[in-house]
Amino acid sequence: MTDITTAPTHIAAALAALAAAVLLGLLVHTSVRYLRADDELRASLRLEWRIRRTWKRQAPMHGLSVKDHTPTTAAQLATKDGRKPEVRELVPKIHTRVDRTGVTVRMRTLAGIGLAELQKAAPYLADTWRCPRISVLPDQPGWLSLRAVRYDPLATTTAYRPDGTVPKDLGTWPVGTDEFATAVKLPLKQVPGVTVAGLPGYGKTSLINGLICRLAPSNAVQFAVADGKASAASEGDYADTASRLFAFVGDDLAEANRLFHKLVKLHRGRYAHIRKALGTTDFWKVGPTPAWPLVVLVIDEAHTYFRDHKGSDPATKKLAALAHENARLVEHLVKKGRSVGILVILATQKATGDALPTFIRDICPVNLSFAQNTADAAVAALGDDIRNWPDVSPVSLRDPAYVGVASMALPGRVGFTRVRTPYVEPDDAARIAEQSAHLTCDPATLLPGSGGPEFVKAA
Ligand SMILES: Nc1ncnc2c1ncn2[C@@H]1O[C@H](COP(=O)(O)OP(=O)(O)OP(=O)(O)O)[C@@H](O)[C@H]1O
Repeated sequence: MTDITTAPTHIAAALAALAAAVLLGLLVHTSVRYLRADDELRASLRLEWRIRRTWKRQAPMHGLSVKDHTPTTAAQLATKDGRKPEVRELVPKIHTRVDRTGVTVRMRTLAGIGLAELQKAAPYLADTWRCPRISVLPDQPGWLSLRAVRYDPLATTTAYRPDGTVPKDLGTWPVGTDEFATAVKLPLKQVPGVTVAGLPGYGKTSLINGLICRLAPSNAVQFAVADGKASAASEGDYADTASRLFAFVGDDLAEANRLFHKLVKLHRGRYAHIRKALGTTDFWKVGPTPAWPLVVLVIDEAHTYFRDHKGSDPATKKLAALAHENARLVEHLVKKGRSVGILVILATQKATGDALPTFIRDICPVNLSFAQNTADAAVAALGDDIRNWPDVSPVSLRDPAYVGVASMALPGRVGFTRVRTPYVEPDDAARIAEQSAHLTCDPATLLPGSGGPEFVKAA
């Protein structure tokens, strides 16, 4: 029979043994995890411990705590008569997850401690935790996500070596990887226009060449390029892919005008025939086909074609009239081209209204920007909301380490994401263009009644 006077001692001993067993289990689990990890993961695990160990102390120092003046019922009962219950200091709860690059911390929001407060504290937390970078993202309602990296994964160059296979999905663009090393895709399906902005030499053209290389092996895509930096297809950034372009114009405004007119005519022709040819008035319901390909018009150094020319001499007046008309024609293509399978990609250094007319820029739903010099240029490229996300602003990308990194808004994600785009070697671009040159076809020749090229007739 158990002696009831010794029972509490036994229970306490059993509880202590249980607690010791749990602690031992945790210790073994942690040690095994650490020992089995590689060097990178071990370093991240040490960072995770540092964060967890110091959070309660550090959070209030960084303004991430609130004082709760309302005593809990238990505090009221425990407080002796005549004394006031102590004011409680609440620190947000955190959960951590570790990977080889760093630690993701999910933080519970508290009254008065939300996104703005965490964004403000982020650089100081980065110093405390000895991380080169911390970025803050909204998570589920009531939670924020904080990414603390030991080194910035975006500062490492990546490469894309196109293998010439036909992409399975022509409606998305695998544009690169974010700082969680997650693949990022941009939509092309149902998209009328994409803008790519950024300081010279930060990767705009390489990104577009990468897209051409991905799509070129498909005979359901045709490309036209207007490059404001070159005078002929044999020179400039698109010389390597020239054989895969059904049209190319350089910096000549009149030539560009002819190309834009031709494409507006293509839009009208397609519009007149689409229902009969595709059985629908929405190209993307059927998707690109060799007989009705997606037409990608790239306008690089777009400001060349649209900027205002001031002067009263006849030559300047002519240029001004051409630039004005070019803007109207491209507006037509962006406004009306999507449903018949025309996509316009506009690249420019600064997406301000003088370089890219706002009536074109503001109807392009996909916008990305490499480095920018000023907050105003970042706003012109990505919209006003980028002011609320200073840690991912293109202004913070002004560093040679970030050549090839662009900020963009992604469907389904709040705020903006920095994405490392892979570099495409010009030789690889040339190889793909050469292999797929036989697929090049002027889409106007595919319209019903135009005669059509041999390969479509034979198909
Ligand atoms: N994704 C990338 N990763 C690493 N380096 C890159 C990347 N893209 C471009 N670069 C480097 O930057 C150089 C300039 O790239 P690119 O011509 O694409 O820039 P740009 O923004 O189009 O410049 P510009 O406005 O002068 O045409 C390339 O020659 C290459 O060395």
